[in-house]
Amino acid sequence: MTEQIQVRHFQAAFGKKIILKDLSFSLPNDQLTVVLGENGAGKTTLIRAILQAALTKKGDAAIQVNAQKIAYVPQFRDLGADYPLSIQAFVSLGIRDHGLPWLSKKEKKAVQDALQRVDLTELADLPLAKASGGQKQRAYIAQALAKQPDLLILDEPTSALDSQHTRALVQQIRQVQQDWQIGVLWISHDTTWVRKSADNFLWLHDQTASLGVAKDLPVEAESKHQEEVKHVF
Ligand SMILES: Nc1ncnc2c1ncn2[C@@H]1O[C@H](COP(=O)(O)OP(=O)(O)OP(=O)(O)O)[C@@H](O)[C@H]1O
Repeated sequence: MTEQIQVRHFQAAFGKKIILKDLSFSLPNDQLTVVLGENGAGKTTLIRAILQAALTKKGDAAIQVNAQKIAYVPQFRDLGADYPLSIQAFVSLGIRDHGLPWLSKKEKKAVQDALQRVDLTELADLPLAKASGGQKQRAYIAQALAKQPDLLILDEPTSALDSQHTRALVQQIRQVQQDWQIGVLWISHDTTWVRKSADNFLWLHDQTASLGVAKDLPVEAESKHQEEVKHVF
């Protein structure tokens, strides 16, 4: 186990508004860490800074990322009813980065493996535009998995899913993470599965971050979302 992400005295502000102050933590390269925090706590701001540091190599000097291949799945977006590609072709786009219009045998296998890992093999030929919200979300994740990353960053991948599909996705991602021994950073508002299925939590609150073992997630860090829903109804 080595450190994959190191953050030392990181600070983020928009104008005079300080979002995160003097953040320091490190994350290993083979564990699943859930990033928690209320709306506006700075989760996306932190992930963006980590991605910038990793991809441009000129990001914030306070952040070091030690990963060869990073895959990032942003919050759910609908590509629209006119999107022309099948799920399989869309997933293939994730790795067609060598400029050639075809895939090698190895790349084809990576695409099939990615589809199978999120249970989309039978829907491979379905136009992405015709897929349900949950199927689209899994296609986005399959596209990221096809890259076979050593760091996978997911921004609220379960926001469009009911609890049964959330549980299934958690299991699928956990399986990939353990099979490949990769680092996963998972932003989530749903904390119901964290104690059982994650390694660590990174809880952003009061401009700072608390890192801990997932099974010891403090009650205060649990999502208030379900309570809010109860109040509404
Ligand atoms: N470009 C920007 N300019 C000014 N303020 C910003 C900008 N981006 C984010 N903020 C502010 O920074 C704070 C943190 O935003 P961020 O999106 O990182 O929070 P979050 O924890 O991801 O929230 P959510 O759970 O709602 O997605 C918020 O108060 C937000 O309004």
